[in-house]
Amino acid sequence: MAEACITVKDLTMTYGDFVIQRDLNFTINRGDVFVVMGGNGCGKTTLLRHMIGLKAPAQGDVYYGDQGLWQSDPKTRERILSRTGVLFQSGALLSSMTLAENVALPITEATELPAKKVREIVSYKLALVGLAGFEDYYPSELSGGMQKRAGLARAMAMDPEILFFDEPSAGLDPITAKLLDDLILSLSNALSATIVVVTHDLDSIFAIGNNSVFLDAETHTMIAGGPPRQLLEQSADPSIVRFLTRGEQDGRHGAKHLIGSDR
Ligand SMILES: Nc1ncnc2c1ncn2[C@@H]1O[C@H](COP(=O)(O)OP(=O)(O)OP(=O)(O)O)[C@@H](O)[C@H]1O
Repeated sequence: MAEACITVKDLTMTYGDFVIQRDLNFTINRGDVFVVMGGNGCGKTTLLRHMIGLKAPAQGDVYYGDQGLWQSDPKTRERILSRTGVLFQSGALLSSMTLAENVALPITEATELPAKKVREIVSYKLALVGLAGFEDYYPSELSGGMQKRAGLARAMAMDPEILFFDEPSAGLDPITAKLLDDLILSLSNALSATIVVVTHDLDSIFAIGNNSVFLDAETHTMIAGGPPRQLLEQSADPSIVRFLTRGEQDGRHGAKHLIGSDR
C-alpha cells in the first residue's frame, strides 16, 4: 500500500494580503515522482518554498509523515529538512568553487568526516550524474546541462530521501532537458527517493510524473490531482485540458503524442 511521505493539509499561501493559493490538500507518496504543475505565476515555486522550509504558511501545514513542518520547533524542522535535497532553478553553484568543493559543501557543513572520505563521496555523487572526472572544473567551464547535473550531485550529497527540483528543464535545449528527465527517473529508481518537481514543461510532466497537483492561477486553488496521463485522458475541466494540450485546437486527441515518453 502507498505510504504517505508528504501531506499538504489545508495550506493557504499569501504574500501580504494577496492570496496565491488557498485550501491545498494533497499527498505525495513515498517513491512518487510528483509534479507540481500549472501556468505562469500560479504559485508553484511558492508551494515549493513552503515545502522546503523557506516560507511559512498563512494557514495549514506541510506534514512529513505525521510531523507538521511549521508547527515544529526550529530544531525539529531542521532535522526534518535534513532528509531533503533541493535543486534550484539556477543550479545555484558557487562560481568561485570547483565542482568537488560545491558538492562537498553540504557534507562538510553537516558532518565531521575526514577530507579523504568527503572526496570519495563527492566523486561517487558526480559519477552518479555522469560527471566523473570533472571534480576540479569550475561551473563556468561547464555547459548549462552539466551545471544542472552538478547541482543535482550537490542536492544528493547527503543522501536525501526526498529531492525537490524547481523547473529543472528551464534554460535547457530539448535534448539536454530529456537527458535530465532520464537522469531524474533513473535516480528515482536507483535511490528509491521521493521526487517532487515543479514544472510547466509538458514533455517532462508526461515523461516523469506518476502523480501531480494542478494549481489554477484564476481560482487560486488546486483544481485537479493524480497521474498526469490520466488527467489528460479523463479530465473534463477546460483549464486542465487546455494546459495539458498546450491549447491545441484538437484538444486531447492532438496531444496524445505527448503521452509517449519520447520528446
Ligand atoms: N517574494 C514575493 N513577494 C510578493 N509576491 C511574490 C513573491 N514571489 C512571487 N510572488 C508572486 O506570487 C505569484 C506566484 O509566484 P510563483 O513564482 O510561486 O509562481 P510560479 O507558478 O512558480 O510561476 P512561474 O511558472 O512563472 O515560475 C506571482 O504572482 C508572483 O508575482
